[in-house]
Amino acid sequence: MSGLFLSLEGIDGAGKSSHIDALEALFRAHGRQVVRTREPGGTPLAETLRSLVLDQPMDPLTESLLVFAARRDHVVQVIAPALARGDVVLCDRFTDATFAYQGGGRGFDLDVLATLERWVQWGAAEAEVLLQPAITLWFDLPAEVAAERLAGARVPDRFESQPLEFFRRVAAGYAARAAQSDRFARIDAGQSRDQVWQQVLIALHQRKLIA
Ligand SMILES: Nc1ncnc2c1ncn2[C@@H]1O[C@H](COP(=O)(O)OP(=O)(O)O)[C@@H](O)[C@H]1O
Ligand SMILES: Cc1cn([C@H]2C[C@H](O)[C@@H](COP(=O)(O)OP(=O)(O)O)O2)c(=O)[nH]c1=O
Repeated sequence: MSGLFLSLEGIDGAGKSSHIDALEALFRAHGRQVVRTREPGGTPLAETLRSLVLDQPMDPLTESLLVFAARRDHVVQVIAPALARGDVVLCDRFTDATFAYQGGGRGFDLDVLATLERWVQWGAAEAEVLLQPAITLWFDLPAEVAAERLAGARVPDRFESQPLEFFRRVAAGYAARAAQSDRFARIDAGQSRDQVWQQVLIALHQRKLIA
């Protein structure tokens, strides 16, 4: 069986994490091995880089280089081997988050990000192919609603403590990226948890990723 790379994306508080357990259970019920992981992170080195990115002040190029360095280690050590084994990789954020947060949120140069994306992902799992998720579940939610959901829910990190305007730009960054590729399945994350989950199931059925 061939591997399946699935990513979850959306602004902080959109509700991604609330559905990862159920997604893992769903694929396991279909007899698949599942590797559940996240970015930045997923390896010891990448988790160390994650804590720097989430805690230390730095300029947008440094931030972009660190998330792509973490991604390279993650892809080489975890994602590519899992896909080669035929596993399902459930990844909480991938490169679309860099385009949305560093590109949209920070206003960093999208051409530089696209160059780093090629360096890190080109040929990483399959020769002459840019490694990307087969499907990206994009939890789309207005920044105001996400902020209300997050208020008091957890201690904010360097991104979560950004003003609403930052998350409006991140949301616009996701929308722009999604407009460029049909691997995005837009999920209206403003609905109830049950309704959101139903949309996830429909997206997976439509793409024939589950029976
Ligand atoms: N559909 C929903 N309706 C209302 N609240 C939700 C919904 N989905 C998640 N939440 C709540 O919103 C907050 C953020 O959800 P979470 O899954 O942690 O988001 P993310 O992982 O995208 O940052 C949590 O407190 C969660 O319980
Ligand atoms: C993958 C990635 C994440 N981020 C940010 C988005 C999030 O605010 C933060 C961590 O993501 P996340 O794991 O969703 O945070 P949490 O565990 O608090 O739900 O890193 C970037 O800025 N660029 C990236 O490339």
